[in-house]
Amino acid sequence: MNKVAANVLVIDDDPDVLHTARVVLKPQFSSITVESNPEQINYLINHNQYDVILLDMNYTTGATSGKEGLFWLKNIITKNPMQQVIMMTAYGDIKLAVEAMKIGASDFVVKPWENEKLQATVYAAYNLSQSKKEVEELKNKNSNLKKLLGSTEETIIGHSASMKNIFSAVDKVASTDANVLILGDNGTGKEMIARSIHNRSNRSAKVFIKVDLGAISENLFESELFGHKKGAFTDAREERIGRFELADGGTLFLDEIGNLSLAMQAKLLTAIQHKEIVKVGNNVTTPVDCRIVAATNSNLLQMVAEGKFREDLLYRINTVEIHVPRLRDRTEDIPLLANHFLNIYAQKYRKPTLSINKKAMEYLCRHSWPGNIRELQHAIERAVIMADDNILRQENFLLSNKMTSADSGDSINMDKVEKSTIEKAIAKNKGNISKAAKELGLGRTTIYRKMDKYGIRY
Ligand SMILES: Nc1ncnc2c1ncn2[C@@H]1O[C@H](COP(=O)(O)OP(=O)(O)OP(=O)(O)O)[C@@H](O)[C@H]1O
Repeated sequence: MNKVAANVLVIDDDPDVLHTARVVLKPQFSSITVESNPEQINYLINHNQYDVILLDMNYTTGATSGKEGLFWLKNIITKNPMQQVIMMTAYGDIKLAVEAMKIGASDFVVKPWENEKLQATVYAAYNLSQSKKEVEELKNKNSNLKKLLGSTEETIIGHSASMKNIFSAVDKVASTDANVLILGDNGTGKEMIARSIHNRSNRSAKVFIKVDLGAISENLFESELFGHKKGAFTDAREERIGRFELADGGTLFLDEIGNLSLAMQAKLLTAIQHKEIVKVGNNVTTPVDCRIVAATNSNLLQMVAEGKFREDLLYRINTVEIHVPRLRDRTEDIPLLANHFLNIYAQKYRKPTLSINKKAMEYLCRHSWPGNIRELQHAIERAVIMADDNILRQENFLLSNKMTSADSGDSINMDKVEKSTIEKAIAKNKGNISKAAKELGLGRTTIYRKMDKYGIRY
């Protein structure tokens, strides 16, 4: 293994231990400092930065309680909570080691150690310190970017009564730490509302982390959400920090929560309930402080009745519920949204004088918008790109579903229309599902779920 540029500090009152540690670690790590007097710890950590500290448990002759080690550990962790400290314990002192891990030690080695084990433990702690540093840097970058971009936060457009209710709910709930469940069809703006709650909350300087639960496979779920230790399973070559830990201090947005299997729901519930996670391959719990905002297009109450969704999880996540209506149920917002997207894309594609004529606007208001606002956004973008002159007319909008809002009451009919719209889009795009999804304003997961629902095979 190549030598890594790491600063390691070893503290032990036994000169033999210090000598051996130096000899064992020197080939692998660029700088090894040894110290026999723990009273020097404060001076050393105030004047140097160590990637890993190896700390003995007892210093006074004859002492075996480990109290001194725990005292110095607390002292180090209080000054720098990110510091990686490995405790050196005598054989049989597992209880003490556990206590040390609770205080914040990253690992422990039993004395007398096996050389390879010592090298591997220091190396793992070094890797962890690097990834924690990266996460901190990313969080700082994110928060700086947010400050820079704060003024350009996407505006939620809408003046319908239902949107006004949503704005008022967002205002009331944002500053609390209550968990929020956002319900609505695909493309109605659930993620936008989740971001708005975060941006208006006391957590706004911290991160907003999104997890698309519909896209996570059963076997990667735990590692994705809670992280894993190096070597926890075959592909776990490095330690990984999960989304819960990444969102610490901020907001965790759990999208498509209705798509979780019962087994995954149980694991998620434990983490939300106890506000702590256990990494895969580890038995130590890590506290996490993140506000949960979840979203789904599924009817969770019905899923509870059918035994497909845990009732206790539903009550954990739905302290406050926000229902986002379909676009066809708030047609008065369509002209506002259409002009909003027209402004954005007219600027982007340098066609500033474009406008939508009256007939075309009426046509847009009659369309059933199965892909909701995302579909409208894409329809406007496409029309702007294809426009030949300054006016967007009805024929500029290639809407594959010609149903008017007057027909939209019948959900069986709606299903038929949706099925045929998806089939047509797939056929038009010669079986390319991604392109069909894009055209309809749907995500890939969503189109596959709908294909499954309507038995569309390609
Ligand atoms: N009220 C709104 N005003 C302006 N833009 C909106 C509004 N609602 C949604 N959008 C835009 O529509 C697109 C889809 O919104 P979003 O991703 O928030 O929907 P969603 O309900 O989370 O979708 P999905 O269920 O497919 O994940 C985004 O580009 C978003 O910016």
